[in-house]
Amino acid sequence: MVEVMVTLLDPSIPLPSYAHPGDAGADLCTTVDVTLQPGERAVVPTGIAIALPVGYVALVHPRSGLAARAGLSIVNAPGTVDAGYRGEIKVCLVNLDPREPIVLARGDRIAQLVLQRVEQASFTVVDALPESSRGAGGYGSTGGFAVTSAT
Ligand SMILES: O=c1ccn([C@H]2C[C@H](O)[C@@H](COP(=O)(O)OP(=O)(O)OP(=O)(O)O)O2)c(=O)[nH]1
Ligand SMILES: [Mg+2]
Repeated sequence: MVEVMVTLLDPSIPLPSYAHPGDAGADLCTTVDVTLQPGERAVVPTGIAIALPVGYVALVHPRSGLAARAGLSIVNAPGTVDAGYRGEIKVCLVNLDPREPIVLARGDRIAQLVLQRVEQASFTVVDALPESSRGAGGYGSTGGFAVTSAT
C-alpha cells in the first residue's frame, strides 16, 4: 500500500474508495449535479486534491458500468495526475450516447483513480536505433486492418 495525502475540498464528499480489497481503481465522486446532453462534455470537480509520492502517477479511468449502460466516458482517458499536482482532481466527462442525456447527481461515482509507478526517461539522441523484430511495423502491420497515413 502506498500512502497518499489527500485534502478534502468538499468535506461531505467521501475519500476515493476501493469497492473490494485488491481492486485497482478507487472511485471518485462528482461534487456537482451535471447533465450531459448527447455528445456533450464537461470538466467535473471531485472535491479532492492529492500529493502522490515521486515515482507514481494517478490515472483517471472511466467506470465500465456507466460506460456500458449510459455511454459515459472520459475525453482524455486515462487522465494523468502528475505527482507534483496539488490542485483539485477534475474529470473531463463526455456523453457518447447518440440519443439520451446522462444525469449525474452530486456524490455519484463518476470515475476511478488507478495508481501506478512510473519512470522518467532521459532522452538520448543517436544516429540509428538498434534493430528489432517489429522494426517500424505498426498500425495494423500484423493484420486485421490497414491504416493509411494522413501524411
Ligand atoms: O483527468 C485529469 C487529467 C489531469 N488533471 C490535472 C492533474 C495533472 O497533473 C494536470 C495536468 O494534466 P495534463 O498534463 O494531462 O494536461 P496538460 O493539458 O498537459 O496541462 P499542463 O500544461 O498543466 O501539464 O491536470 C486532472 O485533474 N484530471
Ligand atoms: Mg501536461
